[in-house]
Amino acid sequence: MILNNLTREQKLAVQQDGHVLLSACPGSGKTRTIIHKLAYESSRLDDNSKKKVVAVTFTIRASDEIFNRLNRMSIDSSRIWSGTLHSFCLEWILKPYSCYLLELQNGYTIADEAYKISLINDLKEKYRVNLYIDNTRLDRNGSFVESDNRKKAILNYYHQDLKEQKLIDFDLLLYYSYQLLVTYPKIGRVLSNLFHLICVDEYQDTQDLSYAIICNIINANNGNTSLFLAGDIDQAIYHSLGGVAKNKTEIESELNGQKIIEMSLTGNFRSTQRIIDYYNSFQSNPIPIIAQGANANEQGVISYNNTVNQDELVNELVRLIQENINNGIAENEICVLFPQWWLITSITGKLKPLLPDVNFDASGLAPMSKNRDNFWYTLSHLFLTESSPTIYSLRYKWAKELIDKFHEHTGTEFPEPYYIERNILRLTNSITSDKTEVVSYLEDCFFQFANKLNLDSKKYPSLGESWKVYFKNIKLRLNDRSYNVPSDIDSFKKLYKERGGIVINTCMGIKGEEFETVIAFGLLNGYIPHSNEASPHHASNKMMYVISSRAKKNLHLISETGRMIRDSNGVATPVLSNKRYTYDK
Ligand SMILES: Nc1ncnc2c1ncn2[C@@H]1O[C@H](COP(=O)(O)OP(=O)(O)OP(=O)(O)O)[C@@H](O)[C@H]1O
Repeated sequence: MILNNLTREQKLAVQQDGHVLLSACPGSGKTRTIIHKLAYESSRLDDNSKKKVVAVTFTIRASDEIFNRLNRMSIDSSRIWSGTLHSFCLEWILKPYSCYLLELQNGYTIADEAYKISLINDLKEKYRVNLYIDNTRLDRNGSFVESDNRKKAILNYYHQDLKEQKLIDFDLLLYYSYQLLVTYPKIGRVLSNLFHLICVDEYQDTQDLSYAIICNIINANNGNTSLFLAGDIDQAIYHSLGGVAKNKTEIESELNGQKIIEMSLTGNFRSTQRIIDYYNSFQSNPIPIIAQGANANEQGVISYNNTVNQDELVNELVRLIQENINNGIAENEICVLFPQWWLITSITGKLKPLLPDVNFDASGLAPMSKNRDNFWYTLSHLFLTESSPTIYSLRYKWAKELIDKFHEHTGTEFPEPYYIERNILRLTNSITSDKTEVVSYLEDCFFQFANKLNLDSKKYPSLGESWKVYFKNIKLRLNDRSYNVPSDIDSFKKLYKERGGIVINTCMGIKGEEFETVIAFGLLNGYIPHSNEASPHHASNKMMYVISSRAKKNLHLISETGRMIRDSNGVATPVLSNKRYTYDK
């Protein structure tokens, strides 16, 4: 039953025992195979064991999507854990074992990306350093990967500041997790006994430390846990941010010589042949890909605009969106992409009044601290989304996370009857507030929730602390002009709405997803490739490959004029301006 609707190759990959390295082109069904593998392996778990299967995804959106798809397949997801590698490390390594590390023994809080950027900017200002610093990654020895000494000096101050405030960023989170695994091999053995299978989607963008962490667990019991890596080397767009697509030999070496079976999938079930032929030339080794989906022979539209001025860009986006909607494309099948995150919220803000009847989904950029560890952050999801059958699994998962977090924070359980997910959902669904601003709305809902459950901050001081951190972060972002987010609750809820509108995101943020229509702007040298890329030509090809291969039918590319990039007038991405293609008008 679970294997119905899979091709022969996909079935073989799902049923293959041992470690598997599944590489295949875009749209060939890698994610679909992973989802079926999770369902298949979890259905084979012994009812009496506590074993789980794990999916490590690149984005939180991708992990949520796995639950949505399992829900649609009516699969019991209670034995499936899915999340990013950072959430994996936090939940399974740091939380249970941080007391073993001197650096974390006195407690720690996670500093998210926004906090990291603001702290580094403050330090740059303080020490009068005008350099672009974003690489805070650490290697397996805990040294900065960054080689520029001037940048390293600022990074040292940055770490000092984090230490004084008992904060750790995402890179330290990975490093400390690895340290714990190496210093206390028992942790790896416990985890390996717990996890029957670890699947990693988009493995080509995994950083070295992540391979080290995952393989340490796999090696702990000599392959008791199976590893399933799925990805596509041509879609490796994280190189400048530390991603490495290791090959079979390198992975086997990480696995202490255990064998990994290479498998592949053929064909593309997503796009028209025309779209595939368009992006084929961006492959490192252009092998033909055959369209096998229902839309294989459709014409669709492939357009390229390199004349629109950035002052007119919003109007051009509105025109394209309207044209697609008029042609019958559903809102949630349209995606607007920009290579960098900073312009997205302001573009969304400008598009909304011009398209008042259209819904937007900018949930990937919601102005909340992406701190999944925070109890109130998880609770806010329940108050910012509406109960509906299509996201029941996801809301159930949040309710479960909430119950677990309460236990971690307080060492006790919620009072009866709220130790059951369903009752938490019933309670949160019944709580309403007439406040119109997001901060007061959430405060009101949280107070009602806390009253109902008798959550007294004197009794549970750590809940009080995380309340303060949560609201401090929201206020920080609401006041930050670069986010440009509305603070009224209706607009805010829209940001969190289940995928019900046009998706506006970055190229990284929608990895692995697909849309009938993709509209990508900002295709300019300096963004694609980014100015710090070591091999700009390859990096641009890969990014264009990823962007174009998200489209099922229509692809609108834009290199707007008049945008200043690092003090000079932006020009179109060379791999695009040099490409010979007869675009539609
Ligand atoms: N056997 C199949 N029958 C019908 N549709 C399929 C089949 N396999 C995959 N698809 C569909 O093709 C589309 C692409 O699949 P999926 O997202 O799993 O590909 P992918 O290889 O992960 O792509 P990417 O590398 O671009 O992320 C999805 O809509 C999926 O449901």
